[in-house]
Amino acid sequence: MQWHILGAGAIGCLWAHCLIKAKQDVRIILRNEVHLHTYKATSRLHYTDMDARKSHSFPQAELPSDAAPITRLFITTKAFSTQDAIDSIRHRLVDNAHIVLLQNGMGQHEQVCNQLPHCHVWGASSTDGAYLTSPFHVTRAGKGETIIGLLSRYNKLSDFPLLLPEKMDDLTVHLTQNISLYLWRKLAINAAINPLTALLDCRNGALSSVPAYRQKVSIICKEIEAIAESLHQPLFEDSLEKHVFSVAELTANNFSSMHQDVTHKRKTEIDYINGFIQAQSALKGLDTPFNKQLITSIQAKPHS
Ligand SMILES: NC(=O)C1=CN([C@@H]2O[C@H](COP(=O)(O)OP(=O)(O)OC[C@H]3O[C@@H](n4cnc5c(N)ncnc54)[C@H](OP(=O)(O)O)[C@@H]3O)[C@@H](O)[C@H]2O)C=CC1
Ligand SMILES: CC(C)(CO)C(=O)C(=O)O
Repeated sequence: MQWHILGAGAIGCLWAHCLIKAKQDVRIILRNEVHLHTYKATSRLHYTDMDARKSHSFPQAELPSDAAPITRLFITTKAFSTQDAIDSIRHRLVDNAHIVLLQNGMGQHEQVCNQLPHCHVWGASSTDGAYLTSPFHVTRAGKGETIIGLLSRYNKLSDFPLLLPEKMDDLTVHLTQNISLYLWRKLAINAAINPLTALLDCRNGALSSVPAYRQKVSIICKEIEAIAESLHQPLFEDSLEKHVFSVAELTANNFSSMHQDVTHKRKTEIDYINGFIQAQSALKGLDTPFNKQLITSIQAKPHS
């Protein structure tokens, strides 16, 4: 089976490597000639697993402007790059192409479904952890799972199988009929942990261990729960706050992705995390002042 991967960062390289190890034909689509030239110096991905074992794989690399058709595509850019990424390869998508959005945040999914009604658009939510040490050198930081489900409104999961390999070393993947639930759960947890850790300049664990930070978690969780309820969107059977504290404790030593983005003066995914929640609350006429304050404070951070 042939797979294209657009967004050769940490998650894109992780998936490219694991798909190749599962004997799939993988092509990474690189932004421009400069990136292609860098890749072609060795034409290999370097992977370091959780036990510091190193291995390589050799996906082919392409430019967005190439002509070869795309039938199965993973988008692994940050959420805010989705539109540009799709625009760059739109001409190559065949009818009934499968597109998997493997990203945090929400808002981009609906955009892509609306723009590409002739494709099957899938959402994916992952608790894996990976980072790049340099271009095309990916290190595994945490082993979680990835849940994938069809988003395109008019199709049924069974009618259009994605045909992922049954077994992929190092990746745990499940299909679901209700991907919205998992996307919302991840969104809600990220909306609490990410901006708070970035603004308080702390590791995830401090949100649970410092009483003053716990209070802030409670406030944002209550706002998110109110919005989810107004949308009839289930979250967890028990409170969101309990799950946020649990993730904060399980990842206590991590700096969240937004903390890292702010520290390195990179653009954050705030518009697709808390920004998505704010847009939903505006639609429902709800007031979410703390969420708004978090957005404004993160947006005020300098970035390139
Ligand atoms: N890393 C992790 O552990 C996890 C990440 N996620 C989510 O997965 C998504 C990807 O994250 P991550 O891999 O860390 O992000 P990265 O920033 O490492 O990777 C994104 C990649 O996409 C590339 N890119 C962006 N726009 C284009 C374009 N138009 N054409 C070609 N390439 C493009 C970027 O290139 P360039 O550098 O040139 O901009 C970069 O290499 C995010 O939504 C993140 O929140 C979810 C769970 C865990
Ligand atoms: C779950 C959490 C908060 C782990 O750090 C994360 O997904 C992130 O940092 O983006």
